[in-house]
Amino acid sequence: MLPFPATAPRLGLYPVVDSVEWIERLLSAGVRTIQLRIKDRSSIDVEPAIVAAIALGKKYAARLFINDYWQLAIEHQAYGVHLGQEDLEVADLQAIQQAGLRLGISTHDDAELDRALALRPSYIALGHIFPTQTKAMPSAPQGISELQRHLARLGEMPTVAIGGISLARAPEVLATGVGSIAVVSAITQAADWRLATAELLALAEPDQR
Ligand SMILES: Cc1ncc(COP(=O)(O)OP(=O)(O)O)c(N)n1
Ligand SMILES: Cc1nc(C(=O)O)sc1CCOP(=O)(O)O
Ligand SMILES: [Mg+2]
Repeated sequence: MLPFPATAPRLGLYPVVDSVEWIERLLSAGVRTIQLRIKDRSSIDVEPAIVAAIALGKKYAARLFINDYWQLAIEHQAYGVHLGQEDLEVADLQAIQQAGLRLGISTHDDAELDRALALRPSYIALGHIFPTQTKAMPSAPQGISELQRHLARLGEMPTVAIGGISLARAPEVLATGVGSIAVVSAITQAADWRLATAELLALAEPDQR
């Protein structure tokens, strides 16, 4: 399989959010890697949000990944798509690649990592690092040492850590050398989302500030 198009070697802070309102807020706050993750809605329902999010991504020259809805991402020329292991069973990977979209893939153990690497994606996500309230997970948290072990075999592949990453835990995750931290609740449930975003950006993208 040919490789998917490259993304940035280090994706930095990567908020994962469920609305166009959050996309706009965070892009205007300086975020440059972001995901629209709307779950369990029909394609017809979700299409306007996907179109608006992609337009905002282009306006801010951001790396906007669409979770799950890969056909709409192709149709509206998103920067990229994020797929999990179950999504890989049904997605047309060749169509995503031929349309020039970047591909990120979730992994949770060695077997999933083997499968993801064989597909030569644009980045690989490693989760969940810590317990999370945001999504019911069938496996146990991997923790920092498993994250380190996985990173050791990933070489130049861009990497993303996800799951339970709070502002307090971000430094130990970033100390592993992972290229990006993906967060939901650390921003969307923060008492002050602007402050949380600014602090996470400063930790994850110190050279940009
Ligand atoms: C950056 C990032 N990593 C992992 C996921 C999880 O994707 P998936 O396993 O497909 O689960 P859903 O998000 O679709 O519930 C992600 N979305 N983003
Ligand atoms: C959507 C998602 N995927 C995960 C994975 O491990 O694949 S963990 C997760 C939720 C992350 O939310 P929070 O930052 O609030 O813990
Ligand atoms: Mg998915």
